[in-house]
Amino acid sequence: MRRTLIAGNWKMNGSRAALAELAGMAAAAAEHPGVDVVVCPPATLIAAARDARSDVIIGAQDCHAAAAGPYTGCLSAAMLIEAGATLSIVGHSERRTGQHETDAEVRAKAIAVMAAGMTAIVCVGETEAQRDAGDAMPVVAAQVAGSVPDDATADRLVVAYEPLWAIGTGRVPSIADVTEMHAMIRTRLSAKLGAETAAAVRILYGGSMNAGNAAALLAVADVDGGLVGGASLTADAFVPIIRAAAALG
Ligand SMILES: O=C[C@H](O)COP(=O)(O)O
Repeated sequence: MRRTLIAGNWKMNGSRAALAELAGMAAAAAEHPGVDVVVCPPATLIAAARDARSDVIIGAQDCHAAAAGPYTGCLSAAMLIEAGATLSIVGHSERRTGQHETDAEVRAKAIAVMAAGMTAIVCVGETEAQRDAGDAMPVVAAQVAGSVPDDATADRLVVAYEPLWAIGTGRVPSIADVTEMHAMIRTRLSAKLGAETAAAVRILYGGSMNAGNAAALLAVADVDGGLVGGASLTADAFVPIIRAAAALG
């Protein structure tokens, strides 16, 4: 019922030359039509990525909540759509931390993304200190409550659980912890959006997903895909994750 979604977030990496990697990713996407393959390059590459490949879904890494105005350096949903994006990540922990984005701001961004007709990937996740203190579940529950728009629909919303301590570190939570967290997120989505919508929303795992651990992570009941950073930069690293997702059906 929920199509698996494997999204690559290139973060502040990549160049026009890096777009050559899309060829291998697109071939894997074509080979495995049951998997939605997304690449979110830096905004400067969205249009070129769109022109290079029509078989990979191109997304943005952030979107401003306003339609236009005095927001130097920011991009609106309409601008991202014009460039070729059909979805946008919002509330990535690197923006929550680096740009001090709050749940309210993330929610406003998600609303703007959805209103423009794109899909929002809303990111949530706890710090290592919060997990060590036993607060991972309430922290993430509060982020879901505060960041997900109340009227989100399953075709416009994806949630990504990314424990901050797993991002770029090579560390991943235990399968039991991922299972517990994703189930909790779906329960919270059900309370907010209703059971039917919540059952259809895709919840991605992110944080050091790679060819070696993807199959185990993607096999978790409420893990509907991955948000992949470092391992999405090359086809050699990303394609095995797409294949692992496809193998799980
Ligand atoms: O957006 C992607 C996540 O932050 C995961 O990054 P990573 O796969 O490099 O740990």
